[in-house]
Amino acid sequence: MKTIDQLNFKDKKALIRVDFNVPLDADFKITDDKRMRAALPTIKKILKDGGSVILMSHLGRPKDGPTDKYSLKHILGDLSKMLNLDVKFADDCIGDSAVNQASNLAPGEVLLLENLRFYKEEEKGDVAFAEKLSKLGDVYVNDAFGTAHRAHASTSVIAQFFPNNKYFGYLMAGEIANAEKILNHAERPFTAIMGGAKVSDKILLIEKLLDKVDNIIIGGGMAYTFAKAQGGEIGTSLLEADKQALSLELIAKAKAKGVKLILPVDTVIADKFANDANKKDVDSGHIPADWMGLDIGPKSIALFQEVIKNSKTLLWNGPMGVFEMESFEIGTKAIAKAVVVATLDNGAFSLIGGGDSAAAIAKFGYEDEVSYVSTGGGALLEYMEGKELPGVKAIND
Ligand SMILES: Nc1ncnc2c1ncn2[C@@H]1O[C@H](COP(=O)(O)OP(=O)(O)O)[C@@H](O)[C@H]1O
Ligand SMILES: O=C(OP(=O)(O)O)[C@H](O)COP(=O)(O)O
Repeated sequence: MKTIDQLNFKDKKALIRVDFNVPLDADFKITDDKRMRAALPTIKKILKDGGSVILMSHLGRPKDGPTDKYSLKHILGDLSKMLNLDVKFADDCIGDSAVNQASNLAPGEVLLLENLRFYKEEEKGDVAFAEKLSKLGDVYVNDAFGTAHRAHASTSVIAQFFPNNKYFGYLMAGEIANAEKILNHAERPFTAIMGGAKVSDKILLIEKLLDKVDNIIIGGGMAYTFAKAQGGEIGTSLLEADKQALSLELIAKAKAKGVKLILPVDTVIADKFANDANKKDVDSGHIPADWMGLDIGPKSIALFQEVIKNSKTLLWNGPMGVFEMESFEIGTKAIAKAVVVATLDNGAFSLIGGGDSAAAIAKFGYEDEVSYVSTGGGALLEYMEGKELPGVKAIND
């Protein structure tokens, strides 16, 4: 793998694609800076070598050109603090002023470019736009794992302008190594824990995992489609009616492959979608009309904990319930804790993937007690599904 370790960046200008697509609150304060922190080792190595750094990223999904709300200037202060230096800012990512600022950059200096998606050419993968970006640096580094599943100008098309000068940053290399470890070198028993809102987002991954895992635990909103398909009553819980047949197929496939597919046996129900709802525990498939399942119940927690405790490899993607509400975080928190215990006490390798699962782990303060928390949501899912990510391919080719 071509990583930045293979080059001394002295007097070089490194053009780094990072994923600084971080969540901001109404006052433009960053609510989770994990993706920024994760890119620091790459930036620091290049500066330490005596190089300079030009950072390019997108933020959000702006549709109408430059928009204050989506300006990367909002993260400049935090980035400067993290690097302990004054990061310069270019209010455009191409054009004369960006070119001048980049060419005047001295070794040890960092320049952050304005949001790439202020140009529609970025998402279109426009070659001329990619070429303009490429003029800003001598070496191209891709460290934007969270965006590696996009074939955009800055993530993949640009690489053709650096045929002999393109490298993976440390974050990319680490993400790929951990995903590979799970996919190809998993110690057994290997348990996947799947949750989140929709079956449809995870079908391909579940199918792929059936060839790899010993156990697959299914919780969260997607479990109700399975319960309904098996003839249960699910009230007003999340349902993907058109995925019921597929749920039964997945159950049958798991059985045929000798994989234990474990569904919740009980569920916490609520009379409305709110933290202050009335709630009670019922067995799966016995939800009264007008009630909805918002978390796994205590019997499911115990059942899942037992499987997790005995696992040597754990992949967790998707919360067990609506963990954003305190009343319905108990299942997700208990499963997170079980993953931590397996990691620390049983020496299991645990990888947490997906934006909401990572947010849940951070919310409970367990980030440093699992083996690896991926910065990728969609990118990790696609990697695990076996797809070649455009951002990875562009460097490997
Ligand atoms: N029983 C449920 N009913 C409604 N929403 C749920 C339920 N369980 C989990 N969710 C929601 O699913 C969302 C996360 O799903 P998803 O995006 O698939 O996860 P990830 O980002 O980790 O892949 C969370 O916002 C959570 O509140
Ligand atoms: O946040 C991201 O992906 P994610 O929501 O899958 O974690 C990436 O920055 C990619 O953003 P995009 O989904 O707007 O292309």
